[in-house]
Amino acid sequence: MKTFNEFGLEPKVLRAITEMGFEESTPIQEKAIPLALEGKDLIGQAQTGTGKTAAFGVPLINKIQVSEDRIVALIMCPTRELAIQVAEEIEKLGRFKGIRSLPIYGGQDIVKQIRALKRRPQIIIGTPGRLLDHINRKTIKLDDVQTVILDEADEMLDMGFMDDIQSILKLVPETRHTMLFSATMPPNIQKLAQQFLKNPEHVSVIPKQVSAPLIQQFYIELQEKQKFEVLCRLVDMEAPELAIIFGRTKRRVDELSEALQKRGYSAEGLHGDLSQHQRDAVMRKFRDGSIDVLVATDVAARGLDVSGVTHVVNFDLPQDPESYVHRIGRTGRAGKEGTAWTFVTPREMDHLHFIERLTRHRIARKPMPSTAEAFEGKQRITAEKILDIVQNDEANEYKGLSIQLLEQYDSVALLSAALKLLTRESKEVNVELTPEDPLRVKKRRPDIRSSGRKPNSSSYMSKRTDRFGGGSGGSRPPRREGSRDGGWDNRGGGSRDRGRSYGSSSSSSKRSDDYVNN
Ligand SMILES: Nc1ncnc2c1ncn2[C@@H]1O[C@H](COP(=O)(O)OP(=O)(O)OP(=O)(O)O)[C@@H](O)[C@H]1O
Ligand SMILES: [Mg+2]
Repeated sequence: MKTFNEFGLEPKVLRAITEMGFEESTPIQEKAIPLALEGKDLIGQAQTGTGKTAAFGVPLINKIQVSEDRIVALIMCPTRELAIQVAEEIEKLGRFKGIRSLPIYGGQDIVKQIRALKRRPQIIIGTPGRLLDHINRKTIKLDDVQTVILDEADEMLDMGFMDDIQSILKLVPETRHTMLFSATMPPNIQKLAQQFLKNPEHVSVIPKQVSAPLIQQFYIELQEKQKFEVLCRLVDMEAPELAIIFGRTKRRVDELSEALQKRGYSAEGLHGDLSQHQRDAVMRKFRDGSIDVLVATDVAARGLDVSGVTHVVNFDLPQDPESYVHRIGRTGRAGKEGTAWTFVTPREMDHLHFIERLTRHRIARKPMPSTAEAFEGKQRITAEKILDIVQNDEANEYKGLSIQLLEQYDSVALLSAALKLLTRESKEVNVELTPEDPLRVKKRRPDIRSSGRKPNSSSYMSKRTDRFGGGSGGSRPPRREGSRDGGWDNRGGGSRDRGRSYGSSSSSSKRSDDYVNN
């Protein structure tokens, strides 16, 4: 891998990169940075957690003149949390150069944002809804924008932001430099690319498997009503440093986070119905480790980078393979390992196999953890904590009493009592969650784009004309209109698909759930 010195960057930008602790560039950075520095339009695809933010951030910061007092660059992101995070990384990269950037997203006081805009930021990082709001109020002008970046472009399309993005881009001069980035690139992205990019270069570093390689992937087959108990055992057994648990709906997330709290876990929920203040507070607590478990809807599936996330659990199966790839990609980032567990009810097994085929990765089956394994896991944590104290010699003031006790009692009995006291006892609180309908593959057609595709297209994660839906009734999850066309690839097994069709049709877009007031 190249070091950052080899890109011909300004010293102040290099210094920022060094301060951030980056030594070598990642594969996507190595490919994308030189092209972006030349001003080429790009479609950049690389696995989750491999540094796509800096792949566009570094050339952007390098290019902008500090003397500039207009908005010259615009980065669009699908969620508020991601806009905040990307803004932080851009801020770090531009620190020594003195570049001014500003996140603009829904839920934050608009008057405050208007005040911040008066400080003349050169880069705006925003979610489409709030950006349009500012554009309409004339508090943001895009006439001087030279660079546009769409992070998680495919998700923004999926959420129904196409019109908003179109309206925004119409206001940006045509001579602009445009780049799209995501770990997944379904075929409908091509339409967006054709419309908004000029002879884009496809920069893809996706090897055979789309999901990040450092993530161990498992699934557990269970009944819906067993999920919560199995989750508690799993968390006890695995003892994650930090974990993200994905639920299908907002109600699910609320119930699950409450249930975990009742059982004594330090968990909180994140979804689009919380106030921005609450969302910020939850993310802050998760990032600083004051809670260990974040329970979330897909609002946390894309782009979020929290170091220390060792585990992802799909408490409910995700709607589609892209969502699976992004959810599990919250762990196994920046060269670290991670583990992803997916709960699957028997009726959802087809859906799981579908995800396996499209991500070209076999997810290993695991039995449900036993109570004994859960108990062992909890003891192990206690023992590790004790050994840490021993190794760091941090318990000197307790030694006198220890010696006295050891003269009178058996050492094993004493240590066992100490372990018992320190081990988090499971609170036997009864917990009931509203069951979710199983997720089923609704309709499958043969792979209509399995032939005549460009040779490199196999590296793009894409879908057949599939619709995913749940059963009927109840409060159903938002659904994506499965009107994407195109295929996975010739080897993707499209023709082997069973042509069953299930369920009823529904076409509410994801936006109806988590992304209003974006
Ligand atoms: N060259 C590098 N060396 C070391 N760490 C890096 C490097 N580039 C980026 N990182 C770190 O890797 C982590 C993941 O980066 P980033 O969030 O940009 O990934 P991503 O590819 O955008 O993932 P996702 O698809 O989930 O959005 C971040 O913590 C980032 O600071
Ligand atoms: Mg990213």
